[in-house]
Amino acid sequence: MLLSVRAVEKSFETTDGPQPVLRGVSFELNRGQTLALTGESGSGKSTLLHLVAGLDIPDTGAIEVEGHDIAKMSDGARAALRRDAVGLIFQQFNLIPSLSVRDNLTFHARLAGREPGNIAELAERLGLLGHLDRFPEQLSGGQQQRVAIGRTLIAKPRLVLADEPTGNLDESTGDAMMALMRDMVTETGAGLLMVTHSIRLADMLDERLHLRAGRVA
Ligand SMILES: Nc1ncnc2c1ncn2[C@@H]1O[C@H](COP(=O)(O)OP(=O)(O)OP(=O)(O)O)[C@@H](O)[C@H]1O
Repeated sequence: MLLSVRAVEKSFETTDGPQPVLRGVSFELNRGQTLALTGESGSGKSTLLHLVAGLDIPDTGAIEVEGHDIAKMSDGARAALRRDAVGLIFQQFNLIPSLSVRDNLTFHARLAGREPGNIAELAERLGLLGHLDRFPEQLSGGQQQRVAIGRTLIAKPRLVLADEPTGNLDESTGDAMMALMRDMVTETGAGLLMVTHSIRLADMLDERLHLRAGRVA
């Protein structure tokens, strides 16, 4: 089992007291499987993704990545797992401004201990072949998003966590990036958990998990 989420609950403190955001969420994700996380705004999708990424811990319940309960790991071990096994594509692209597109890609591969491989081929699939020597600030939002996707895929993570990864792209470019992510998952046997508001994109993935007010609907 790649990812196991069991009976996860999470509340946030507010001025009106604790506000429950996740109220007992359970699901599993296998290698090579793609899962769309859907639900209306505020239903807890990003919160759940952050917990799975180990950026925060649940109040109760357990999240296991490759059999490791991430709440029970030391900070160092959790960071190592994130670096080696997990790829994040979040809405803030977090590209390194002082590095070119090429160097952003290769840096991320090396950070995960992987060889970058054929950068030109990846850039072509990302539609960024002519942009490898540019810096992030010289790219459009959609181009930066594609670098962020490429940077994650080049590190060959075993679990890809993506929050609206095609939100800044037009429909056809978004579909091409979805196909790229799905191919990569198929080729490497990784798993993909992707938050999306788009039913059309959700339908491109194997399974769907719909959240309603913090519960699986
Ligand atoms: N750090 C926090 N402190 C307090 N409340 C929070 C925090 N993070 C999220 N929330 C609240 O938790 C609820 C769920 O937020 P979350 O971002 O998980 O929803 P979402 O389903 O991803 O929404 P969207 O589709 O709009 O991105 C919201 O009511 C939000 O205000």
